[in-house]
Amino acid sequence: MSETPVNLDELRNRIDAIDTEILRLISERATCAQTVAQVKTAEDPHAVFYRPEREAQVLRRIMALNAGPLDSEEMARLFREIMSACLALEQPVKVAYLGPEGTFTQQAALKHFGESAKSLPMAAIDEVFREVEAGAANYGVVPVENSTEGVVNHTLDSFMDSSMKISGEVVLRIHHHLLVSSTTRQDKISRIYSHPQSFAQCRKWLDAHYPQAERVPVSSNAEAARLVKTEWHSAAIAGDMAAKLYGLDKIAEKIEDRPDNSTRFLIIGHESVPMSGDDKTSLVVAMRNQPGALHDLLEPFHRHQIDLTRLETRPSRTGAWNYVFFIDFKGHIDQPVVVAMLEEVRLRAAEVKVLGSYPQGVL
Ligand SMILES: O=C(O)C(=O)C[C@]1(C(=O)O)C=C[C@@H](O)C=C1
Repeated sequence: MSETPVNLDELRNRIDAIDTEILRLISERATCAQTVAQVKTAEDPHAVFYRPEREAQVLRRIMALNAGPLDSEEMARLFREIMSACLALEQPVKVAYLGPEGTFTQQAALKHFGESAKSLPMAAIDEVFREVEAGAANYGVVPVENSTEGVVNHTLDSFMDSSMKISGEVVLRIHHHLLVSSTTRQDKISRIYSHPQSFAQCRKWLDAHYPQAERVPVSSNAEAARLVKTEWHSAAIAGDMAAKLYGLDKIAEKIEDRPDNSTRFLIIGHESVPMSGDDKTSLVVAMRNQPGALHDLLEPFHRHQIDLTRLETRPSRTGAWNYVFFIDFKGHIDQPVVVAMLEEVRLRAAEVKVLGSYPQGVL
């Protein structure tokens, strides 16, 4: 082993040499990805370049191999960006998300696809679905549930009417901050803007610190941040992306009432995703209104020892059945045990729609 250099010049020379090597290796990797693209195109002229199951495997492997000193999530984030750049060389990916710019959904899109994907803000969840359905974007990102506030009904409803498949999930820790502009009189804050969900997630903190301020609900956190730019007596509750986008200062950080506050987002697209080795499946099941319907539906999951991770009920809008259940479980539809279980569920339900099998969120 070479001796550890001790002076700054020597250390910097060593870093330069390491960077040269990293540069060479990243370029070699990128060239390899270009060849992968040629192989995919030769096999199928309509080849799909983005492969979520492979990306999940690459990131999991890096996390398992990592021995520090950087922590595994940090290391995986670096590889996330390398893969994002490699994929952009194969085919630039367009991702529609629930906007405007600066929302947590944009942050989730970046976390999942990396900085090299082109992200397109949409004004509403059903617009994200439409954009992907029409082919104007390759993939979409929509919020589906928050650990404090529960399910995002618009997203579940959009799935009922859509042929879109779920190709991935991202879980984001949600940190809210109280933001002001450089002209805000901090001792005179009389109005606070935010999205209703964010108000709900910071309720106790607001009651304790700003009981008198008017709480004004707006369509997104980013919109709240935009409004504050021009009002000297107002503040906004929003996240880091919105703060950065509008150049606001954080006067209180991480003001969410629950420290584990997180939101789960789904990635939607046209393709089915092969097994990654650690997958989840989402279903919509319509049941007839009869006693014991829910028990009948869940019994095959229990018998086949399939791990349910979420069960949501939504009122049916067709009138044909009374219950519609959204079910997430661990496993992939290509696994024999899942095939067997689903066959039984189909016999008991009025309708079963598989929304997709996809890798469990890695980062
Ligand atoms: O393995 C592939 O199919 C690739 O295209 C390579 C690669 C990568 O950079 O590792 C790039 C994009 C895909 O989404 C998955 C992986």
